[in-house]
Amino acid sequence: MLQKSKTETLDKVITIKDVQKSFGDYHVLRGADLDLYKGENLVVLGRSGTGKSVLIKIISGLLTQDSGSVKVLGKEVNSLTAKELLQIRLSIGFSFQNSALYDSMTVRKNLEFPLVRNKKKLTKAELDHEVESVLDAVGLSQTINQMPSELSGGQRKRIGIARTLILQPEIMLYDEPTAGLDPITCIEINNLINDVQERYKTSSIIITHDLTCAKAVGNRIAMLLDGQFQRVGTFEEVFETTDERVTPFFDYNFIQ
Ligand SMILES: Nc1ncnc2c1ncn2[C@@H]1O[C@H](COP(=O)(O)OP(=O)(O)OP(=O)(O)O)[C@@H](O)[C@H]1O
Repeated sequence: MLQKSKTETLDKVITIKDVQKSFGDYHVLRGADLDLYKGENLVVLGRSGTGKSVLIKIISGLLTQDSGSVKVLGKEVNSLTAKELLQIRLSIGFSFQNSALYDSMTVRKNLEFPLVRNKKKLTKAELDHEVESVLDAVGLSQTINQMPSELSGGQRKRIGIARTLILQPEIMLYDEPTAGLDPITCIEINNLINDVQERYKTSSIIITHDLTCAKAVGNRIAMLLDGQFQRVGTFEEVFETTDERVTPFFDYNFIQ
């Protein structure tokens, strides 16, 4: 696993500087600073409604910040043309809780779909190769001809991640990857997130409320408190505090 000290010499793939975002009188982001380094898994923690999804939407150009700078792969997101924005979005893989599979398609067809839509010139043999390779990466080669309804929740989650990975994104954004899964399946998903980092060399932001997941996958943890990333560091560094905005997360997850 990447050590924190090593990140300081790595390239930054996302740079967020002094970002402010309000909705009416509600100031969600109040000068948020955050870097995602090349190759790292960065876990973002924060209470419900603190602005984690808003931040992801700003990174992907779905929302615009009121002030501050957001650079993805060296480019200022809010000054991109529509075509450039599309290009950047193709470099980002979104693994969202609600990114459901198409129920009427087999696993193979579900995985072919983004390829056919985005890389139109692939031959049948190339398509087969890409699908088989990504299924192997998520450990579900045997499900290729199954329908989503025949898969377990954990398997569906893995196929959803495979469908994102098939476009070989440089950056992965995981939104609550273990939500609603049993503890053993959670461990499998955590292992998969680490395997993806290793095999695809992705740089990832993982939003989660699950501290076991955060500890298992995060090279660094960033906690959003009152609109800013006030605690950033290794898991131990972030939770070595008596700050009452932070300790309940730990106490709840690890039942001291
Ligand atoms: N388009 C919008 N218009 C108005 N308010 C919004 C909009 N998008 C988000 N908000 C508000 O911004 C705040 C932050 O929302 P956000 O969805 O980012 O929270 P979150 O940290 O992702 O929460 P959760 O952990 O529950 O997913 C909320 O109070 C939400 O109501």
